[in-house]
Amino acid sequence: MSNPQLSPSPSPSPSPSPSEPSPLKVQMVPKSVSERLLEKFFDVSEYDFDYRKSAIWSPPVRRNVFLTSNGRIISTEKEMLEKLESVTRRRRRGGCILMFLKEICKVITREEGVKMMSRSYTNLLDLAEGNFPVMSQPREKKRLTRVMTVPGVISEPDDDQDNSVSSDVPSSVNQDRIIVVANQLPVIAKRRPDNKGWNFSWDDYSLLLQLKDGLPEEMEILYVGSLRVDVDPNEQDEVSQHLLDKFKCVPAFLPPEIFTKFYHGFCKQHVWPLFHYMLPLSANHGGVNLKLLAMQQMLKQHPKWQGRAVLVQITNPARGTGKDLENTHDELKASCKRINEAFGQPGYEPIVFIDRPVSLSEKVAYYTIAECVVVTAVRDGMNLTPYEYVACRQGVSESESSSESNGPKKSMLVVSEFIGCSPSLSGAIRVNPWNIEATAEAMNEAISMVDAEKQLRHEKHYRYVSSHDVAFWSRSFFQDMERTCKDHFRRRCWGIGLSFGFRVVALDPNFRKLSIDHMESVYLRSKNRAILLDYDGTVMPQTSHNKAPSAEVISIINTLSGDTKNTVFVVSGRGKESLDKWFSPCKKLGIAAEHGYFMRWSSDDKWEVCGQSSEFGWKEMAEPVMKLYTEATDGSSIETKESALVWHHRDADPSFGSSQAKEMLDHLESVLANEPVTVKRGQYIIEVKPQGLSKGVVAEKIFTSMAGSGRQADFVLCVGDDRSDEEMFEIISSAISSGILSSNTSVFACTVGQKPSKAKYYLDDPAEVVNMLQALAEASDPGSLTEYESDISL
Ligand SMILES: O=P(O)(O)OC[C@H]1O[C@H](O[C@H]2O[C@H](CO)[C@@H](O)[C@H](O)[C@H]2O)[C@H](O)[C@@H](O)[C@@H]1O
Repeated sequence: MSNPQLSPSPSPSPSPSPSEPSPLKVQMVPKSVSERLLEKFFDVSEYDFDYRKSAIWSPPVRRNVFLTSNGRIISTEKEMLEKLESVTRRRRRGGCILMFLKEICKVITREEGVKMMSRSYTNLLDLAEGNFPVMSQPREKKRLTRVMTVPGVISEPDDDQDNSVSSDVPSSVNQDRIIVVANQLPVIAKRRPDNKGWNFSWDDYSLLLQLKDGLPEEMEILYVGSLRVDVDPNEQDEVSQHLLDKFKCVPAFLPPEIFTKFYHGFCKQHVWPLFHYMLPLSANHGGVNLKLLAMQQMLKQHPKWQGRAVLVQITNPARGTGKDLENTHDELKASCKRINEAFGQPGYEPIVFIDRPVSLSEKVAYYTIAECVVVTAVRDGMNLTPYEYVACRQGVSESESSSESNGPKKSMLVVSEFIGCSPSLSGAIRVNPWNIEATAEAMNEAISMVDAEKQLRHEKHYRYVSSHDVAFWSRSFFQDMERTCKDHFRRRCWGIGLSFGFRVVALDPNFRKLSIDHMESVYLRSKNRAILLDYDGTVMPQTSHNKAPSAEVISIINTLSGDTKNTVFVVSGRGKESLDKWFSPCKKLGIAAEHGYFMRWSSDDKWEVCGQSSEFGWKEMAEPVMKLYTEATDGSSIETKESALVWHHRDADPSFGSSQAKEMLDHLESVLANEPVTVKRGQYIIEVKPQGLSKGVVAEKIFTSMAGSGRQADFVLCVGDDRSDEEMFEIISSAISSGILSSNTSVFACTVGQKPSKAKYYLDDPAEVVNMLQALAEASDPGSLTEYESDISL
């Protein structure tokens, strides 16, 4: 099958033959993305459609177009006409343009891989651009484009109004706007009592509504989402317009069956479990059975609570559906029954199971009297229950705060370590909910705690909850977004990699290839040069099996370091023994090994040990974790360095190794959270090293020492390929502002490979790095080399 081909036509568009219907010129329709595609592929400069009069087509095609449709090639304009007419017959009134464009898009999509834009998507773009009706023009009100109506072909554009924005759009639409797209709009819809139309009001409890408290006052907020009610298609235009005018809301009308598929199907059964690494069943099994079992265990272990402790389990009605959920629900009921039968007494049931919808006020009432809240979810996004509970307990008046005493405000939380809010609640007792005994003990500890302790914990919780509200979240989200987008339009985006490895990277427009000629001329003019070279991936290809430097590299580095104007350092994560052995011929070379844990200024100098870190007890915690992953990941291994532990997965299966590495990084970070170490990713490695060790610190030491001895660097060349090298690049600007480098210093920070980097320059690979160094070596002064050194230099 051939691809669509375009070839210029020698003649202008032909007139219709007498047997063909004569064209009727009608209004221009606004250009949608599909139309722009049409233009692009057909070179159409005007449309001669009459879509109201069953689409008579005057061939606007100025080129011969060859399309493949249903396996057939349409090669002539006549065939095109027939195609259009057949399309039109399938839908006599309206929509023919859309249908036709859809056909074309389908063809283009199949053949060219061009994605067909959905209407919702283009409408969203329109909204972002401000293309929606303006309230201050009531008489010229334009119809709001529907985001979605009924399934099937959308019969637009079928009226006289286009949806384009005219040039006289009032300035109000040029203000900053944020579009909040959510499942449900923050409005409550109620049918009018006379059944004629709808009444709408804000849903004051909706978090979406509260978001605005954190956003700048002048920011316009537009909400896009569905309504909780089914609006008849005949009413949708009016409702859309009303919601936009009065509430700045754009409804997406989802027919119930689509809503069910999207929400209960795609969202709850696929996306949610996928993002939470769970099977749907295990998640629900959300907010419950583990907790009941823990309660049972607590009553058994601590009989003093029998007859006194009550667990009120509010189970929100499941948002999903299906047999699995029904079974889970039955299982929960059975557990409650079993526990109540085992420990219940006349007038006392240890479990109160509430599985009906509970109103907010009822929930608040329960929170207010609860001594403790237990959240044992094994995964969640952001469970707000603990926050709501703390806020309710703060609101309790002193006389209500305890049935036993009129003490101060208190709250106790037992929370799963796996839930999103767990790290933020420092006064909570954290548990692994799968460990039923530990959860039972935590529950006992929580309710047995002395009041003073409960009060202290409550104060901590409340301080956090009251300062980290929805407004705080939206403000920080907005700030992050602004920061991220700041340079967005300046940056160039590139697609790199293939298939699952495909990524889009944004590069600064100033990021460019290092010009060796330019650098060489600056090199020749300078007097005090600092040259900092990473090893692996920079002068040594990552793919090389023999990791020792070649004779060529040794010779170049030897020549560079032999020039008295130069201070040359190899700055590497590698251990000192190998670097010492490999670079033994380079007597004047400085070496920073293990990211600067060891430093030596020349082979005559002693190794200096970085003073900050002499405590390595953490290795005993990190090593077992690494061993666990090594056993589970074929091809991986552990490297023990004097200051660090490294887990290598270069020889493991690439995708498994990389996902294990991510998992291990998280694992190590949590295990070592209180240790003076950092856990970093490198090229196929996860490395744990002491805090304060970095190549950035090494660079700073070198620049400081040079400046201190009256030889402030006027030329800096810093080359590296890895994340650890970014720390060197980063330190350069602060070195200039702190004065250890001068603003006149010529800086050549260069990364290896085109990728986002703090470096301004790149070279493509280690071979180019070596060529560049060779050029500098040739421009160097060999005068100071010893006889032996001169012999081995090129
Ligand atoms: O700072 P560098 O010179 O880039 O060194 C960083 C790490 O180098 C070594 O690991 C690298 O080489 C391994 C092969 O020898 C390779 O398997 C791994 O993927 C590379 O990252 C060294 O073993 C690490 O300790 C260094 O941190």
